[in-house]
Amino acid sequence: MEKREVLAFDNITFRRDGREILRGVDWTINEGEKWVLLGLNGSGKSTLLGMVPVFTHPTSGELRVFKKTFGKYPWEKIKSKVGFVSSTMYSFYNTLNYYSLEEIVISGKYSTIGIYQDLETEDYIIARQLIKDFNLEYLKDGTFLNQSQGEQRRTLIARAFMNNPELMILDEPCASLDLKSREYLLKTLNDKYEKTNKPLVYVTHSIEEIFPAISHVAIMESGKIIYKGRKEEIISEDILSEVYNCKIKLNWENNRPWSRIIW
Ligand SMILES: Nc1ncnc2c1ncn2[C@@H]1O[C@H](COP(=O)(O)OP(=O)(O)OP(=O)(O)O)[C@@H](O)[C@H]1O
Repeated sequence: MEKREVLAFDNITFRRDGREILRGVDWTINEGEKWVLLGLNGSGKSTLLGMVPVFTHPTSGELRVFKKTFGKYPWEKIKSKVGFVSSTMYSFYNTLNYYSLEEIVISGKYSTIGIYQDLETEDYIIARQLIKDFNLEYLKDGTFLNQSQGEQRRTLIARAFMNNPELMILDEPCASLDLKSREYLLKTLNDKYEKTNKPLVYVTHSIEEIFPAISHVAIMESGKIIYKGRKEEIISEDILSEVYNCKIKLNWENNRPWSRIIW
């Protein structure tokens, strides 16, 4: 049976100030696939994924989401079906400062902030469940401004799930999370993605964040995807040692890889 395409980058390039930041990216994500995107600092991961919510436009190539081509379809309709959390959204996050946890999570229903018409009892039930799922209940009386960076990150991820998006993109969700919060978030995401056919794109620098429900891995280097495929094929000592240009040892435990550098 042919898989349904959800997100496709076809020969995408991005040039800025005379520099080629993306150099012909080809990558397709199908229904049911949960991808991790790895890559060195500055390889172009955030630039590439930021094209989905239109933080940047491709210089050339074709971007398709739900089989609709960017530039040939009203993109607001697409954006409302995509959950996106990235630290590149600082200016938006500042607008949340004086809202409560529940207000922020529930605002994810319309991907807006400060609009609360058309909310139903069911919405509050969903928001409260997400607050529970992401272990945020202890923050219910405070505002976003008073949350730590890691707590803000988890609040935004809970918000992104509020409208049950068809595609979720999480750009370094575990950045600034302590060890226990990281493991809790990974477990929550694993529980969610083990049970759904909805696709995920998860950007990280840490091999051990490749939780069991992740099915595929792509690796970016200098503006290109240099490896992509099922995680068991891509997460190998040979490939990682080549990409990071050092000797890497891997250990798989309960379908999760752990890595260390051999000096
Ligand atoms: N709008 C822009 N103008 C100029 N340069 C840019 C712009 N956006 C990104 N870059 C440059 O493009 C390159 C890729 O950046 P990007 O943030 O996409 O990398 P990344 O793989 O997400 O990195 P990291 O792992 O550090 O988050 C970097 O060298 C960055 O400085």
